Amino acid sequence: MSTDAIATDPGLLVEARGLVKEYARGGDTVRVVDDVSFAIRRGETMGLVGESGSGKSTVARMLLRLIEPTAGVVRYDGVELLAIGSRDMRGMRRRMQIVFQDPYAALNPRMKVREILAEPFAIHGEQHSATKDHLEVMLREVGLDASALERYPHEFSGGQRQRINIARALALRPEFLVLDEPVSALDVSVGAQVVNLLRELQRKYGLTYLFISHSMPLVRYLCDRVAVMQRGRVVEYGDCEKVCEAPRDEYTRGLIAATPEMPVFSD
Ligand SMILES: Nc1ncnc2c1ncn2[C@@H]1O[C@H](COP(=O)(O)OP(=O)(O)OP(=O)(O)O)[C@@H](O)[C@H]1O
Repeated sequence: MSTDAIATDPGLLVEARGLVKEYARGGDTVRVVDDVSFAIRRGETMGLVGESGSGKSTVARMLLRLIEPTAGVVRYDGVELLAIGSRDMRGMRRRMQIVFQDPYAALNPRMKVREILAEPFAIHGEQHSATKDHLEVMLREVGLDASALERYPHEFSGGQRQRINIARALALRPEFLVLDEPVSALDVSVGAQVVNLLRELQRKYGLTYLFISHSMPLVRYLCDRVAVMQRGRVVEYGDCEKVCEAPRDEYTRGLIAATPEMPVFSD
């Protein structure tokens, strides 16, 4: 697909072109992301898979402009994110959110759930929207009841905390969610419930996901397409089912072989 075709395709929400990230390390420059390109269509789930340190989180943070790329282009809904000013970026930011791996670290332990869920509204000057009724609806959407509002994060299990994180991420009704290993820290059965919640929310709101994972079975279950990363580069990219059935790359074959068991999910 040519760059021009990508630029005019309204079905695309996120595009990464030639992303590079370098860090200075001990007098040298280390390239941790090297010429990464892919595109994510509206409403789909793209998997980003690879071993620890392959650059997945760095790519995700560049997409959201939480860190600046050394080189490359990110387009979001046709807009070149790296070219816009902080005011426009603020508007873009509410359309994209991230859910992190560690559901406890991501929640301020001194805030009640009510305050945690109200925070995104306050940041965007929309405190008036954070009514008790609305916060209760947000909680119900992730399978928690209203009594959670007056409690603190430590009073919840890992799975419940991740549900609170998801509720907060959805507060401003974003269209794109980066899910950075959202169930890796959870037991398999609890993780499966959170995965199914994410699928339900995606269907309900037409969300677009970038799902970062080490687990090929999970990626296969959830994703339409997948990019496989090794040492900062994308070594395989394409339709998830095809990549999992007939991986072209030796590294991808290794990842699939390393996680042969399919966890049990129910829809
Ligand atoms: N701020 C930084 N300064 C220097 N090196 C960094 C920085 N952030 C990340 N790195 C390095 O970049 C490489 C890629 O890290 P990254 O977190 O993106 O990998 P990952 O694939 O997400 O790993 P994991 O699965 O363990 O989360 C690693 O070698 C990491 O040490």
